[in-house]
Parts: sequence; structure tokens; C-alpha cells
Amino acid sequence: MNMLHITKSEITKRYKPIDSKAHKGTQGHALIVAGSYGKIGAAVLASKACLKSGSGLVTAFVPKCGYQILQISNPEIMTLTDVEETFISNIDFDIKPQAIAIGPGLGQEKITQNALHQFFKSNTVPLILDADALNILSINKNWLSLLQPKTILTPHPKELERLIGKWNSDEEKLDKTKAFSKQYHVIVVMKGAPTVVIDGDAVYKNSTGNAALATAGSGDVLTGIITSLVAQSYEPITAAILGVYLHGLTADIALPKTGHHAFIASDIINYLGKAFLTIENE
Ligand SMILES: NC(=O)C1=CN([C@@H]2O[C@H](COP(=O)(O)OP(=O)(O)OC[C@H]3O[C@@H](n4cnc5c(N)ncnc54)[C@H](OP(=O)(O)O)[C@@H]3O)[C@@H](O)[C@H]2O)[C@@H](O)CC1
Ligand SMILES: Nc1ncnc2c1ncn2[C@@H]1O[C@H](COP(=O)(O)OP(=O)(O)O)[C@@H](O)[C@H]1O
Ligand SMILES: [Mg+2]
Repeated sequence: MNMLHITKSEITKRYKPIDSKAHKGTQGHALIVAGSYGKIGAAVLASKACLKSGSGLVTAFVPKCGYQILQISNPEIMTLTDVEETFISNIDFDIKPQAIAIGPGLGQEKITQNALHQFFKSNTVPLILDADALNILSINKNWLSLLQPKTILTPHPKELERLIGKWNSDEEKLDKTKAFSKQYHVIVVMKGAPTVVIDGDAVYKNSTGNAALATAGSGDVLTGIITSLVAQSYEPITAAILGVYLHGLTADIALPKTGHHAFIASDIINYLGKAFLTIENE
């Protein structure tokens, strides 16, 4: 099988140090479309992880109820709001991002579903889809053909099942995901222990991470990291591989200090600096 283990040396080959002449305008602008009433935290985590992974500019697009939460929790992040108070109804913005994430904490209101449909019909910006964006696609499978090639999907096992149906073995899961990836020309980050990235017949198995990551918001943070790397002009497959590796590495570095129990999604963000340094020094 065409399976590559994502080890330190594979990451070193792919990692690009930041240019000394870089400025915020060259470091990529990422847009995070996320959150609904009660789940604005998902937008906070994804956008903060995005900023802490090196994007020069990050904008969060949230329902109105998320405005103050975002601005106070993340002063470095710009915030755009939907016209609706508690959920997203129309993905409309006047910025030119290099990568867009949609899904964490979004909810599945019918109006939010329609907003996604309209957006998919016209969008040409590299896209990362997670959580409710995936759930919405699962109940509207004909919209999958609207996605640009190399769109990144980051399902956990339940979200994957909603997209591709049930499987009876790991082998069948892999085969069905490969077929799905080929049919829609998308990259699938099959989250789990370990996480496996699928791009058609190419399979990349991650080597970092531990059970400390089994905590709320952990996937929202991964979405922010991968989106940041795409905005910084990594190829989508490289962003997916590097993002998953860094995400796991934060937990591996933190574990001796925090233990499994007390490690939370914000700690992934806190340890991103150490994870990047580990890669740079390899
Ligand atoms: N602070 C916030 O604002 C947060 C907001 N969040 C947002 O909430 C929304 C709902 O997202 P969600 O993932 O909690 O719900 P859902 O899709 O029904 O999946 C849950 C079911 O999936 C399964 N399952 C999951 N992982 C699995 C695994 N590794 N291995 C096996 N099974 C696994 C498991 O199924 P079970 O085993 O119970 O059958 C579980 O019950 C979404 O928008 C998200 O972004 C969250 O990110 C949290 C922080
Ligand atoms: N036991 C584990 N070992 C390694 N990684 C794990 C483990 N449990 C969870 N993870 C990782 O944590 C993340 C969980 O994502 P997700 O279920 O979407 O969380 P949330 O929706 O709460 O943000 C995934 O990246 C997954 O690979
Ligand atoms: Mg999730």
C-alpha cells in the first residue's frame, strides 16, 4: 500500500522557515467561519490556533452574539459578524483571505445550510471544512461536487461515517475514504489515534499525539492550525500533514508537564510555539 509514515524527517523536508523579510501582509490572511449561540468557543479556539500557527492576519466570521466574545478573548483577531444574532445565515465578507475554514460550532440550521450552499457555488479560495460543515454536506451530498479540488475535510470517526457510511473493518474504512477522496478530489484528514491523511491513493499516517488530545475543542484547534498553514501558502496536502503533526506534537511535549487529565484544547495552542521550535531545531 502507498502509505507514508509522517516522521520528523518527513516534516523537516516540508517545513518552510519564516523569511526574515516577512510582514503580516506576506504571512497570509485566514478567515474562520464558525460558531453559533453556545458554541462561540469553537470559533475562539480555531481562530486563536490559526493566529498562533503563523498567519499574518486572522478574521473570524461569527453570528452577532459572538462579536464581543471574540474581540475580548482575542484582541489580535479581527471579527466580522453575520446579520443574524445566534447562527450564520449568509457568508459574505469584504476581505481577500488566502484560506477559509468553515464549520467548528456552526450548527445545522436550515438557513446556515443554505448559506453554505450559496458559498460553495461561488467560492474559489482554498477551503478547510470541519464539524457542522461536514455534517451539512452529509445531509446534502450533492453539494460535495461543488467543492474545489484539494479542499481539506477533517472528520472525526462519526463525521466520517455520516459522509461515507458505515464500515466493518479498518481496511474497509480506508478503502471507502480513498474512494470518496478520489470521487470528489478532496483531501480527507481521518482524525483518530492515529490520524491518517488521505489524498486519493496516497495515505499518510501521523506519528505524534496521545490521549491528552481527547478533550473538547481539540479538533477545532486542528482546523485553525491547518487553515493557517494553507493561508501561508503551503500546498493543502502539506498543510494537512504538517498541521496534524504539530497538533500531536503539542500534546507529546506537554504530557510530562500537564499529564493527560488537565490538558485542554487551549493547551494545544499554548504549546504551539514549542512544537514549531522542535521542528525548526531538527
Ligand atoms: N467549546 C465549543 O464551542 C465546542 C464546540 N464543539 C462543536 O460542537 C459541535 C458538535 O460536535 P461533536 O463532535 O461534539 O458532535 P458529533 O458530531 O455528534 O460527534 C460526537 C460523537 O462522535 C463520536 N466520536 C467523536 N470522536 C470519536 C472518536 N475519536 N472515535 C469514535 N467516535 C467518536 C462519538 O460517538 P459515540 O461513540 O458516542 O457513538 C460522539 O458521541 C461541532 O460543531 C463542534 O465543532 C466541539 O468541538 C466541542 C467544543
Ligand atoms: N486518544 C487520542 N490519541 C491521539 N489523538 C486523539 C485522541 N483522541 C482525540 N484525538 C485527536 O483530537 C482531535 C479531536 O477532534 P474532534 O473530535 O473534532 O474534537 P472537537 O470537535 O471537540 O474539537 C482529533 O485531532 C483527534 O485525532
Ligand atoms: Mg470536531
